[in-house]
Amino acid sequence: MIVKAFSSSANLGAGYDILALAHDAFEDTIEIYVQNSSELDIKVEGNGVPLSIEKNSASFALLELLRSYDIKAKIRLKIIKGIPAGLGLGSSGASAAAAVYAANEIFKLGLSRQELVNFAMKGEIASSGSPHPDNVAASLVGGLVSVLNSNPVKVEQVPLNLEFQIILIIPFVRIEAKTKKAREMVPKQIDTSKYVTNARYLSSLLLGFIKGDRELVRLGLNDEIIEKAREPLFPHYPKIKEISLLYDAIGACVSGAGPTIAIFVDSKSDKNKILGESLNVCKAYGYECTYKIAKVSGGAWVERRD
Ligand SMILES: Nc1ncnc2c1ncn2[C@@H]1O[C@H](COP(=O)(O)OP(=O)(O)O)[C@@H](O)[C@H]1O
Ligand SMILES: N[C@@H](CCOP(=O)(O)O)C(=O)O
Repeated sequence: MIVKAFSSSANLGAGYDILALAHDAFEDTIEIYVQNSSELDIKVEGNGVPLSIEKNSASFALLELLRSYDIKAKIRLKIIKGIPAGLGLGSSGASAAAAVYAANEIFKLGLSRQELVNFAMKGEIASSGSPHPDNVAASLVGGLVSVLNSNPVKVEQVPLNLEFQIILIIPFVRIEAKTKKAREMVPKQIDTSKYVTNARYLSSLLLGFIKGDRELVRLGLNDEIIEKAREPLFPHYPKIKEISLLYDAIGACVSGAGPTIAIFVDSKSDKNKILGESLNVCKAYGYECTYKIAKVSGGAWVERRD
């Protein structure tokens, strides 16, 4: 069986560990081959990803799912990475999402996409040390998702009534265990005033997407806590955000834990100026940088059943 899952941008300003948006910028492919066996045995194949079961987000999530159903089988898990890892594009999450989606189909477990999030998120322990559910939820469910509860995980899709594309500015800045490090930078305590400001941003962002109100999204795509704490990881962000707003983007935020920057644009935005000047910022920092212009995508899907 061949299953694919798209990349995602998590957090979206004040939605740390809550919001994530699936987009068609990149996709991972999982090929899974199963033989009968009295034992559970998983073999990981692939390039550019850990091949140890405990260190690969896809196999770690798959192991969790199969163990919880006491499934015994000999499994070959081939991961064909299309989503560059460590750049804030939900790469580890997409693999985990595709792997559990495939197992659900092959072993006819009958779990919903939302229920599969509980298992896929475990894969993020392998990649970042913590089971953050946002990226995997977007890659499984599709669209814009909000994580409403953590244990058990409850995920809902947010209705999107606003037309937009996402310009992803992708600096090839490789930081070992980037998301793990970024999560350690998150403050353990915050001022109530900052919490209230961020809650207002999140409220405005969600209302903007649901009502199709561009100005509410623009107001909401901000964050006073996480992005600020993590700024040393992406010094290029403030200038790119300034340029985006200058040329009438809807808004801009850090994609996940970065370094990728997600810029929301529509017909009112001067996309060429935004893209050109943002890439110049990357160059000024000495980064090799690429970009993608993406749109919102669906969740994981079966490419081939045999
Ligand atoms: N299947 C996988 N796909 C991508 N990265 C993986 C996978 N399994 C483990 N990893 C590890 O996870 C890290 C990338 O994940 P993360 O730091 O969360 O960044 P991102 O999700 O932005 O790609 C890398 O260190 C990579 O080796
Ligand atoms: N909520 C997480 C999201 C990490 O996204 P990634 O694409 O950078 O892995 C966090 O901010 O830690």
